[in-house]
Amino acid sequence: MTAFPNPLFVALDTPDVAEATTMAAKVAEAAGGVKLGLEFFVANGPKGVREVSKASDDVPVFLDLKFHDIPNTVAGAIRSACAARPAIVNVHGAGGRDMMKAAVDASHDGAARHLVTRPLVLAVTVLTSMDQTDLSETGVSRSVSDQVLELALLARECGIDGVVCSAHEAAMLREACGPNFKLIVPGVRPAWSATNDQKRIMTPAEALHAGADILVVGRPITAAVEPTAAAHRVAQEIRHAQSGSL
Ligand SMILES: O=C(O)c1cc(=O)[nH]c(=O)n1[C@@H]1O[C@H](COP(=O)(O)O)[C@@H](O)[C@H]1O
Repeated sequence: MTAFPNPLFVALDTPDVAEATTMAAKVAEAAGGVKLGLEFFVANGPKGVREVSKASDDVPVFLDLKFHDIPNTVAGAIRSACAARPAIVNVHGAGGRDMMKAAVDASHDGAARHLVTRPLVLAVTVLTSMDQTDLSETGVSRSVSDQVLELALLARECGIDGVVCSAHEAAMLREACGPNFKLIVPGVRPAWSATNDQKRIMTPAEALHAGADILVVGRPITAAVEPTAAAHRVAQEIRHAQSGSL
């Protein structure tokens, strides 16, 4: 399975290839990868993704398109996404068993068809922008952590490589899903940054201690006055947490 020695992935949420490429270069030394999502992909497609990655020495890309559709459609989308050579792709766990199994199968097909390494397929559990009230309003009456656990266990049964969750659920999932199940954690906020629209947040050090494999950090770095300095500051916090000095 692909290993990510540097767990910091910087979210480049922009519709602009030049801006994404410039930001990727600014954070290249500090980050282990970048995340490109819907705002970027809808504007630029797989070619734009390749452009950004190639400009930064084939930096690993988490292609965050959060597919949620019937199994056949999601499978086709995953096969097509492989053309962009992502290291990681994702689907919504709430899409269910058949959809998640189809996504995993399609990641093998797509990788073979495009002659690329198979991307890890992750399942999004409960978005980090949602709290208990938001979840209840969607008709789910169980607690956020119970819902995250249920979806993660289902995802693991389907052969999914890991989940996107908040750091608040990371320790529970590490215990329930074992050491090889990837835990990708957005909603990471250093003590010095703004919360924005995120609700279930933790600092980089707290998230790593809770068991996160990858930390997705966007605006605290990309909206900083000095993005390079901000990325290095987060990377330093990560190194301190990894060495046990934080
Ligand atoms: O799948 C994701 O990456 C994701 C899942 C989730 O639950 N919460 C979440 O914030 N994200 C993404 O992670 C990034 C977080 O960005 P910042 O809030 O700017 O750090 C955004 O690009 C979101 O789309």
